Parts: sequence; structure tokens; C-alpha cells
Amino acid sequence: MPGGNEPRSYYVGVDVGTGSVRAALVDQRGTLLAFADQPINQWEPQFNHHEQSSEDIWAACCVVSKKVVQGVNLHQIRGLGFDATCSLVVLDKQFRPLPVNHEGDSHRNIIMWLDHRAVSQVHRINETKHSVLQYVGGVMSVEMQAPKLLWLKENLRETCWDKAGHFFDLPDFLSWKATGVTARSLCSLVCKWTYSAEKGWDDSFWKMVGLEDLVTDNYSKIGNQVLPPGASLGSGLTPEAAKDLGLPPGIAVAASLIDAHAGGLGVIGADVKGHGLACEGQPVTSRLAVICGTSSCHMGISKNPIFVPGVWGPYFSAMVPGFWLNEGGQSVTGKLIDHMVQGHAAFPELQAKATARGQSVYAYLNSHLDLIKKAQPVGFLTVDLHVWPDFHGNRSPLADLTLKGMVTGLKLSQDLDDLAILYLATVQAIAFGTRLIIEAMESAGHSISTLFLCGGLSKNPLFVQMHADITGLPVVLSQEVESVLVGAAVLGACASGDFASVQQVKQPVASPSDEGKDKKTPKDPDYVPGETEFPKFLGP
Ligand SMILES: Nc1ncnc2c1ncn2[C@@H]1O[C@H](COP(=O)(O)OP(=O)(O)O)[C@@H](O)[C@H]1O
Ligand SMILES: O=C(CO)[C@H](O)[C@H](O)COP(=O)(O)O
Repeated sequence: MPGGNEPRSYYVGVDVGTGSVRAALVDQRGTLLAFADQPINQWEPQFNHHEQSSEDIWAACCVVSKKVVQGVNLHQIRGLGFDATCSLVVLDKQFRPLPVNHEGDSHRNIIMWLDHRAVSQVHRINETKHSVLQYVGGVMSVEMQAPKLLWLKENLRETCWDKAGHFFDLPDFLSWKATGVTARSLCSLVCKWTYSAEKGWDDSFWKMVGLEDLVTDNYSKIGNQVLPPGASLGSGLTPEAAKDLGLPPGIAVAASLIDAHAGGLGVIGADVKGHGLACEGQPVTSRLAVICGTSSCHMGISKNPIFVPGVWGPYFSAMVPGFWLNEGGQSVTGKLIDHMVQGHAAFPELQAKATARGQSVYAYLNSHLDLIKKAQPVGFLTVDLHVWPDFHGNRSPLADLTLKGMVTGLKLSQDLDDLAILYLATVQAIAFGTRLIIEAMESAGHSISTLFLCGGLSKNPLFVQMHADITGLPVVLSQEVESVLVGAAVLGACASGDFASVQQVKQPVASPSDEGKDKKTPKDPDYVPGETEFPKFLGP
């Protein structure tokens, strides 16, 4: 914990990813002082149905929050910010969980972002060709909220739809749980619910798709009070939530962000001076933040709206205030790599060898590839083996949920070399997917010179290197590896009033990837937090 006499202000950031909840304690200079994580449950009751529990997730938030503030003078904690995946949380009129499943299990009250149950519903929504669809890349994704709401209405009318009082995006559920305020973040509503920052809700859309009941009660179930990310909510942290989280009651709690957007905010304005990068001195619009976890999200901003077919947006002020956002994405990236590696016949051997060396399976695979590549560059090991990575459909730029994955070039052997090469081909396929997204964005008017990576996969040097090789662009990693958490803490700092806006709360210093790859993470035993002054956010 921090020493010295300097009075410090602290902010707590909580990041709810697909597989785990993380929290960080960050000071006013952007130094990450403590980190904790906790896995969360997922259920897949049938193919393409993915569910979670809001109670389970809140309990995990409480565990990690209490851990990161241990030993800290609580009076110095000034703000709390949340980010989370854009999963759909359903509560009844008394804010109790409602089942989103045929089994009637109300503990499972979240339809996860990657759930693809609402295929027929999204197809019908897209057939309307309603004008709001222009602002989601021309085609609504099955991962957004309108098709999921329609599915609940058509499939669970009595057990869920008729009893429901509140449908929240998960980031908004968390800020409600902390403050009792049901206001929604502009980020969630614009990106996943068809809300327009300029025009508000479009009644004709909801009526046309068969969800007119949401209009009738003036959108009270999905949000009729909307705040920009970082705005302070109500009277701050309620005494009950304060007890749960181990934080002082009354501290400022921010309107939240979706996780990819928090990551984007955490890296896109980073100071890159002195590394000779193409983006130095260039507008921030020449940067693409890529948040790579279970999925990858490609966040590019612009001063004017850019319509990119198959790429979500343009969304106004959804990530950086005053800028339009385009969000490309690959629904499964980390999850695909895990799936390919864990499903291979040589996985038990890999696990045993990695454990014996005290390495992660990915560190082991990366060094194994170095061993077998001989004189040629590692990328050439896959000349005969190719993967098409759309095992869970294509989010961008093809926007086709029916696509499936493919592997060509398989042989009868299934040893560790084969596993390593299949892993490499999967990573390369994902990087080619990023290249396809960048090409679509550039054809529509973006001009991208540099990639800024963060998220769990950015800790994998092979993943980072393949993105640089295959896109031909320099890749920058933040000095602070937990950039998504920094983004969440930025929200808390903004809500506390210590900074006037999210642009004034600063992003960490960045470094080109070859300098960043040996950085320790807060989970490493010899991790030492960086002493990074938050630099100025770079203007356009
Ligand atoms: N050190 C690492 N090396 C390689 N892959 C990693 C590492 N850490 C995390 N990952 C991969 O990143 C993915 C999860 O990233 P994370 O950002 O934690 O996801 P989420 O936010 O979706 O919960 C997993 O697929 C995991 O295998
Ligand atoms: O659609 C999203 C962002 O717009 C999801 O929240 C995201 O794809 C899931 O995030 P993660 O891979 O970090 O769990």
C-alpha cells in the first residue's frame, strides 16, 4: 500500500468481464495500487443459450472491492466506477431477479451478450429496415438487446415478460445496485438499445418490432433517464452497498461504461511521445483501440459520423464525449483460442509440460513454436494449415451470425507440434479478422495508423506480434496492463468532481509492444505498480 506523507485520492474501478470480475485501486496520478479478481459462473442450458446471475456477479464485485481497499484509509477513497459486458439483466417490479430460461430458475436472470437464442427475432427486426439500423452498421446483431427482449416476450411471457419491471444492461445494473438510481448510461443505451444521443428513443422502431409495450409506459422499464458515462449518480454509494463493497457510504458513483468502451477510454488517449510512432502528433482519430478478451472489440473514433457497413455505430458520445464511435468486433477470440487448444488431443500433455515448467499453456506453446520454427519466421509454420475463425458467427464486417468455423489442412497426427501449429493458425486467423475490419473502416473514411491493444489477450506476445505482422500497423501496449480497469477508475474520478470530464482524467503512458511485452501484471508476485503520471488526453 502507498507510503509517504503525500495525501492521495483513490478511486475504485470494477470491471465485469465474461469470465471474471476484477477490481483496482487507482490513485489520482493513474497509478494502479492494488488488483483483485474473482471468477464468475456461466450456464449454457442449451446450445447458444448463455446465462449468468446478477446476484452471483454482485457478490464477486463485493469480494474484489473489499480486497483492493484493504489497509487503505477509506476517507481517501473518492469515487467508484463500473464497467461490464453488455449482458441483459432482468428484474421484477420489486427489483428481484426473474428467470430468463424455460426451467424457471430465477437465479439465472441474465441473458449474456454472446447468447444467440434470438435468431428469428433479429431476422424479423432486420427485415423492417427501420432507420435506427443505420446506426448499428446497417444490420442489428443478435447480441444486442432488442432481439433478446422480443425473445423474452415471445417465449417467457408469463414467467418473465409480464412480471418484469426493469431490463438493465449489466453496467447499468451495477450502478443501480450501488446507488439505487435507475438512470442508464448513454453508452449502453446508444450502443445496444438503439437510443440516439441526439433524438432519444424512436417510438416507431419499438412499435414496428412488436415491443410497443415499452413505449406505453414511457420507457420506464428500459430507461427514461440517461446520463453520460462518468456523471455522478444520485447521492452516491448507499449505506447498504457500501457495507457490501467495503467502501465508505456516500462516495461518488459514476454512470458506467460497457467493458470494451472502458478499455478504449483507458488506452486511446495515451501519451506516445518519444517512440517515433506514426500516430505521434496525429489526431486521436488515427488510433484504433482493440480490446481483446473473450471477444475482441475494435474501437475507432471520428469527429463526424462514418457509416461502415457491418461495423457497429456510428454512436455519438458513447465512448469519448463529442466523438462518434465505430465498433468492429469478433464475438469469440480468447474463447476461440481456449476452445481450440483445450479441445485438442495433445492438451493433457501440454498442460502437464506447462505445469512442470511453471508456465501458462500459452507461454509454453509460444516457446514451443520458437523451438520448431527452425530458421524460418514463426508465421510460416502454418503454410499448410488455415483456420476460419467465425465459430460463433461473424460480428464484423460480414455481420453474419450464420457463419461457422473451418480448419483446412488437417493431418492424422495429433501431437504437441500439431497443437502448437493449430494454435498459431487460430491466432493468425483472428488477426486477419482484425485486418478485414480495419479495411472496412478505412474504405468508409477512417484512417488508422496505430493499434492500441488491451485486455487478457494483449498479455500474449504471439497474439500482439501477429496483429502487428498481419495488419502491418504498429501495436502499442499500455504501460498499465489493466487498462480496462483504469477506464473504470477514470469514471469514478470523474464522478467525484476531482476532474471535470473523462478527457481531463488522463490515460496512462503507452509503449510500443516490443517494450511492453515483459511487463509484469498485478497478479505476478514481483509486480511493482508503475509511477505513471496521467498524461494529457490528446485532442483531435
Ligand atoms: N497471460 C496470458 N497469456 C495468454 N492469454 C491470456 C493471458 N491472460 C489472459 N489470456 C486470455 O485472454 C482471455 C480472457 O481475457 P479477459 O480480458 O480476462 O476476458 P474477459 O474480459 O472476457 O473476462 C482468455 O481467453 C485467456 O486465455
Ligand atoms: O459487445 C460487447 C462490447 O460492445 C461485449 O461487452 C464484449 O464483446 C464482451 O466483452 P469481453 O470479451 O471483454 O468479455
